[in-house]
Amino acid sequence: MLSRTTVSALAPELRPLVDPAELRTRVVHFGLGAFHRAHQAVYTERAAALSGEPWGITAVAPRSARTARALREQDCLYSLTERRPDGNRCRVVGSVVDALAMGPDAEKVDALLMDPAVTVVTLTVTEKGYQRSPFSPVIERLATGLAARMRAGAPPVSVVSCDNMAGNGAVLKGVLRDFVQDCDWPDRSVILDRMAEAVAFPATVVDRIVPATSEADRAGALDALGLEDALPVTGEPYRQWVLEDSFAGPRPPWERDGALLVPDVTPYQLTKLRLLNGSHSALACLGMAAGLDTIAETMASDWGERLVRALCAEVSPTLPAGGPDPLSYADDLVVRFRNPAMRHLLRQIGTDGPLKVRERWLPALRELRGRGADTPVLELALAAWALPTQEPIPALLRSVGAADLADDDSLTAAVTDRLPALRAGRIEI
Ligand SMILES: NC(=O)c1ccc[n+]([C@@H]2O[C@H](COP(=O)([O-])OP(=O)(O)OC[C@H]3O[C@@H](n4cnc5c(N)ncnc54)[C@H](O)[C@@H]3O)[C@@H](O)[C@H]2O)c1
Ligand SMILES: O=P(O)(O)OC[C@@H](O)[C@@H](O)[C@H](O)[C@H](O)CO
Repeated sequence: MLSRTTVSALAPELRPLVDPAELRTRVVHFGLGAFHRAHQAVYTERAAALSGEPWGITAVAPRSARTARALREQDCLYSLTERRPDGNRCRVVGSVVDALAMGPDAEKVDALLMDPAVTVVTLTVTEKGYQRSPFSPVIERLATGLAARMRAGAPPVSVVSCDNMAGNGAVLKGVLRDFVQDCDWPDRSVILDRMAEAVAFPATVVDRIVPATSEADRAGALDALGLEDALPVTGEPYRQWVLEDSFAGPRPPWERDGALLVPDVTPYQLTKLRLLNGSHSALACLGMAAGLDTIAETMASDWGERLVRALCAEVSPTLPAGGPDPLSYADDLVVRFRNPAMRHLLRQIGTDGPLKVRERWLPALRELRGRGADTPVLELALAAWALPTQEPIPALLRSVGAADLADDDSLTAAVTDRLPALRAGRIEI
């Protein structure tokens, strides 16, 4: 089994870039999913290796004590396999130094959130992790820990949402403040004032396609390492991290590993959400309607690439200036989505449809309709999303909080008109 002892016998190219024994917990991460392990943990590892600063991560599993235990059993080491069209590259990542289960280990989590050495908290808890009614347990734990930190007068901290949402920093700040406002702590207004001064919520754009780990991935890791790894991750070679340069205190020098620190992430955020995630969700809905399984398979159909390019062209006029060039972005997407080494399941991307559609399609659709522009590709995507629900389009749009679009008769008629062809398995772009 993978461990600090067994890893030292691996070939040098398979070993971590850092010795975890030399790291300290300076980052607390909520959400011990695949994405964190293939993205922020990788940037943090390289930042520590290149700077010599001991930036280690304690990862907190919000729901699964089993995941935290499994990671601890292998000394928090795990492998990352880059799936390249020309072959796989596997190596062990060493930046996670401890793993906790949020419920059972709540005291330890709170102690870390108060620790002056911890100056960064990151999150990958899906859109659901930010919900208000009721408040998600992650929000409760984080607010409680931050309040204790404020009471203790510990140094400022930056809390960084790494989930796919527009304005993710502001969303997180808003929900945490609402939680504090709603609770019965007698000192809640003092806490809110201190948080306003001592807690920063930089917005971020995170990008790397990381499919859920499969049994085949576990077997692949065993093959590459000669050691069992219960928690391997796989991902595409591409990765990007754009962060708002508004941290409240020390942070890992992620820019040493290529992260961009910018005054405003909005153009990058909207480009990514509307072009990449928007196309991803459209490919997922239409691909499933056509009986396909993966993104690469859907891209190999005679309409996959056309769908991506047409959606990007339709939505690009809504993007603010200052972000990536939409045409080259679409070219890159086609290459990334076509990667035959990746097995990204359409049904994984299709989960939590209502939450994703709200972020990925509706803001652009609203903006385009407001300008009187045609929106045939978004209409087709909406029809494919609606197909399995069998709900009338206006009702479906209302259920995702888009009453304005539900009242747009020409839109709902256009979407409804697309349904018969889809039912017959025809994708007409
Ligand atoms: N996988 C990717 O390609 C990718 C790329 C960019 C961004 N992201 C972001 O990262 C998030 C996590 O993706 P992943 O691939 O790690 O998924 P995952 O399923 O491997 O992990 C999801 C994590 O979110 C937590 N979670 C789920 N529901 C929750 C809830 N209701 N409250 C609190 N925590 C909850 C889980 O406990 C787990 O730690 C995505 O939702 C997305 O916002 C993922
Ligand atoms: O991770 P989700 O479930 O929010 O969305 C599925 C994909 O669209 C997403 O994970 C992309 O792969 C990712 O955003 C690429 O950076």
